[in-house]
Amino acid sequence: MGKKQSKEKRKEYKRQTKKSKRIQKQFEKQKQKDDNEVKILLLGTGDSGKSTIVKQMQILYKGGFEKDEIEIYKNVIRTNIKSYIKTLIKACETLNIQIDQKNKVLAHDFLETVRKNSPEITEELRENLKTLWDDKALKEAYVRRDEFQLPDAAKFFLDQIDTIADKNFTPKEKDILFCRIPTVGVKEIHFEVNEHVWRLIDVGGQRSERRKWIHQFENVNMLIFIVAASEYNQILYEEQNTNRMQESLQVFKKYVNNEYFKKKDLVILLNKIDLFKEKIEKYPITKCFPEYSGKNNFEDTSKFIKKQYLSLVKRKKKRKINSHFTCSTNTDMTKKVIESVLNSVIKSDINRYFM
Ligand SMILES: Nc1nc2c(ncn2[C@@H]2O[C@H](COP(=O)(O)OP(=O)(O)OP(=O)(O)O)[C@@H](O)[C@H]2O)c(=O)[nH]1
Ligand SMILES: [Mg+2]
Repeated sequence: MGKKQSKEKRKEYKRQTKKSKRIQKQFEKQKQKDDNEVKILLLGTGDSGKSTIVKQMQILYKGGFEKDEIEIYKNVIRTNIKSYIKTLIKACETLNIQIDQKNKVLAHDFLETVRKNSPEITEELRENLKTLWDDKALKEAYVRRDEFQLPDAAKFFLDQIDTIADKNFTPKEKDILFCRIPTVGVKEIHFEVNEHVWRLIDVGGQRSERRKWIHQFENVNMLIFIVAASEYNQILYEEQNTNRMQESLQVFKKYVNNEYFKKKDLVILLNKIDLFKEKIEKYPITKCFPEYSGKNNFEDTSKFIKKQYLSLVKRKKKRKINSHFTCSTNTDMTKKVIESVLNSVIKSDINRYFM
């Protein structure tokens, strides 16, 4: 009886030892995984390009987009081109730009009858979209788009109405990069580069979304703040009296100096540099910075804008700050910038990030 009991005990002991070894192994595995994981938080006001960076990561490190995602983008693109034309017709009315006499009834009917949220494009609708986009008045309104709200990508899509209306239309990567779906809540992407798992957290940048940001502040290893450099002469979508870049500067000041990030490395991405270059010679930055007295060229204005952001960072000497000019719809350029950002994390003694 005694022998039997001690045999049972030994068996039980072995079982327990095996179990605890297994748990220990699992724990070590998890710890190793956590130690190799770097959390990067993307912040910036709405429309600055945060989700476009995440899409680029999906293209570069995750093999692109799934079928069902592509289907969603297809429907959004088809719905959007109709809303762009509606916005342009309404802008012609408010800016007092005369639509060609022969297209007036068509424009009026378009506003009245075309359904807002449907991706369907019939033959007739396709012809009407093309006729209206060809109208000089809508083109003139497009040139004056900084006076109302029209997404940056409108022309990119309106210039390919035939392709988009085709029943076999499948968006290409470039179409998906240009397709805007404002982020609601939080999106996260994990990818592996240089033996580390990177967790990139994307949040919604519009005012109503910003109160959700705080839930993402724990254990952030690096903060990337994105600015749409081209928005210096645009008004805020959420409030018609506020300049977009002034809003971005305020948000930047508030968050980069927040308790959670005050010692963290910071990367500033001055994005939409393609659009910035296009408009800088035509529209002075004094609209946003009345005190600016320098030349109206890319070199001087981009330097000035960068300085405005940097001047708002407190305890500059205690943290590493990098900035880059980017065009996040350009895959090659984004790859270079992101890899340089990731390398800088690794080089600057990875252990520091887990203290
Ligand atoms: N031309 C150009 N367009 C860009 C660039 N970066 C982003 N865009 C476009 O700008 C629009 C907004 O980009 P998003 O990435 O959705 O912006 P976001 O910061 O995620 O916006 P929220 O989710 O509202 O906070 C999309 O249509 C993009 O294609 C750029 O560098 N150049
Ligand atoms: Mg987004």
